[in-house]
Amino acid sequence: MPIFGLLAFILRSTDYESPKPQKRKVSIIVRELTKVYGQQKAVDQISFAVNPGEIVGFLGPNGAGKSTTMKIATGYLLPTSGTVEVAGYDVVAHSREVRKRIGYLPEHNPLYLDLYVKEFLRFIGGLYGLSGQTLSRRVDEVVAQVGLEPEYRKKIGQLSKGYRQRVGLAQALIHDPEVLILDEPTTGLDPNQLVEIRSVIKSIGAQKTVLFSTHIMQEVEAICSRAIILSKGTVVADQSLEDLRSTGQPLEAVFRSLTKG
Ligand SMILES: Nc1ncnc2c1ncn2[C@@H]1O[C@H](COP(=O)(O)OP(=O)(O)OP(=O)(O)O)[C@@H](O)[C@H]1O
Repeated sequence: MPIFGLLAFILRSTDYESPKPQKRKVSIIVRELTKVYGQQKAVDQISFAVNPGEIVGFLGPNGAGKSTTMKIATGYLLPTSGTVEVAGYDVVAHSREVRKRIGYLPEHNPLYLDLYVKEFLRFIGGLYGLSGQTLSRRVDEVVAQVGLEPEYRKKIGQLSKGYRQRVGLAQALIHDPEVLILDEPTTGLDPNQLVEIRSVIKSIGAQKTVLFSTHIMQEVEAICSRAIILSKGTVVADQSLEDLRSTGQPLEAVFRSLTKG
């Protein structure tokens, strides 16, 4: 997703009707969601829910429909049919309310490489309506939260991949959303960065609901309470890690048997 896609996600402000006050709610509810691109059905009638405080791993082979689902859940793409609610608000009808409550790290983590880290975070915070001392405080808080202190004086283009991912996480957190959607946040990281980013995600998950996609099974075992596995646009498993482990098979074997063919 290019940077303007991320900016469009933040700026999109269509609310088709006045949102009603919501009761305490499930963080994400996907109901019979379908997305068709031309002739291609990328997501086929999927349903699942994520509860407050869960860290859920979203798994599936390449092309299974993970990114498409995440883009719809963040309001970046429209569904062909079905609905998604985030924090009690429909993502199409009440996108402004959803945008306040959701943080999104897209798959290719679009960033302005010429901006300094804090400059970029101030810019993104400004798009969310933060200003003055609140903005400065939030920038300092997210820089600390994702472990960016050693590198925050650099331009983003000068950062390693792992630190760029931290900037991506920081921009997703800047407005203190209750739900985070992270699309392959650890892809391409070296083993040390990988462990560090995982621990950042785990600590974020202590306060927020997190849905994140990955191809790394150890990652799911290390940080998730539950896994949802997609294959060819459908949900083939939605189980707690405890239940998946109780099969007695390694998670990789379970994944292969559910998604092959
Ligand atoms: N903009 C698009 N136009 C046409 N087809 C698309 C588009 N985006 C995705 N697709 C197709 O939809 C299907 C699901 O893609 P998606 O990116 O959601 O899968 P994914 O599970 O995230 O895959 P990966 O693990 O490789 O990132 C794929 O067959 C893909 O080629």
